[in-house]
Amino acid sequence: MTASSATASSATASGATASLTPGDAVVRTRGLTKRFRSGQVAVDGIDLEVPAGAVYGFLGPNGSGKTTTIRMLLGLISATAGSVEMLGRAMPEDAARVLPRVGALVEGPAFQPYLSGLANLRRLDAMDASAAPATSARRIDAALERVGLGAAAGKKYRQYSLGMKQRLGLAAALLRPRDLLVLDEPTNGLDPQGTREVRTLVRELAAEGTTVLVSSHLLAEMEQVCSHIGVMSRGRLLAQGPRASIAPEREVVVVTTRAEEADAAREVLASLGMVVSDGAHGSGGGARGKADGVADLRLELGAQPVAAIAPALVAARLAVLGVRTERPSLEETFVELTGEGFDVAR
Ligand SMILES: Nc1ncnc2c1ncn2[C@@H]1O[C@H](COP(=O)(O)OP(=O)(O)OP(=O)(O)O)[C@@H](O)[C@H]1O
Repeated sequence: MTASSATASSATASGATASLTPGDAVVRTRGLTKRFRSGQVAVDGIDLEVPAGAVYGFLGPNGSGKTTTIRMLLGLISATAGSVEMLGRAMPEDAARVLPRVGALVEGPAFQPYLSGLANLRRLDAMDASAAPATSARRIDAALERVGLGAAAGKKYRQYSLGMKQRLGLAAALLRPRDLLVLDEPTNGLDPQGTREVRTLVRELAAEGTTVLVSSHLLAEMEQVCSHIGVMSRGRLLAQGPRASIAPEREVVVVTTRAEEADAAREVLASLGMVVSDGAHGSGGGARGKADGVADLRLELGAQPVAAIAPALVAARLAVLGVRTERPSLEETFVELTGEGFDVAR
């Protein structure tokens, strides 16, 4: 994947601002649809809402339609149906006013292989009529430093590793202050350290007031930084909203008993009003490892505290081998939402 900085050649950022306050949608689509010539509906009538100030994790497996959506948002491909509004303006009609305020990391040929990273950024910045030439060198240096490419700035693009290319794409998106950053799989090709750096960068940018729309097929990677989440599957937006509403931080209690006492323990716990859950996560409500002679009972507590569990079981002369709490991961929540794993759909 290479990257392009979505900038428009005309219009200045100043005077283009349709004023947005926190809570307003920075990106809003209605019925956004893409049907490719092959007949495949890659994006199927989605209503995306990215509130101002959010870090919006646009999550879904490979092939679920994230990149196609992002390309439509930025006007890189046309929509088959539906509408797009960015920064309060219609896209692609108002692209010349909107895109200078949007930094983007998306697939597309933007970099010259025989130029260095530094020279590529100089070229991109010079092509951007809304960027001030007087501050170019300073802005380019700052962007390169920010993505950790300072030392490799002089190396030719074709000699960059995939991770370095990703970093250069990020630097291109950061050449100027932006109101919105759209990052398509920014951690592709990055090692764990690079991935952590991208997360930190996203956090910093959000703290500075930039709204970030970031796509990823790796749930665990991005869930930590997202304030909002949209879950894509097979071209549809299955759920979106504040992270806590999509993946509530509910806890499940796992009680380990002797396998032969599991049924009796379940009855005791049920009599306290607790619900033994049935298979949404991990080993479900059943017994784990009968071979080990132990069973895991997964509970939703109801009105009772965790502390009520052990005394009740002990009073019934049942052994308590362990009590622990677990929080379902976003991946488990996704499986619940879709009824399927987080694999390539088609
Ligand atoms: N130009 C195209 N012509 C036909 N089909 C396409 C085209 N581009 C994408 N598709 C198909 O549309 C579907 C969605 O692809 P898209 O790239 O949007 O998914 P994605 O969620 O971004 O996946 P990834 O995480 O791999 O980037 C896929 O089935 C893909 O094969």
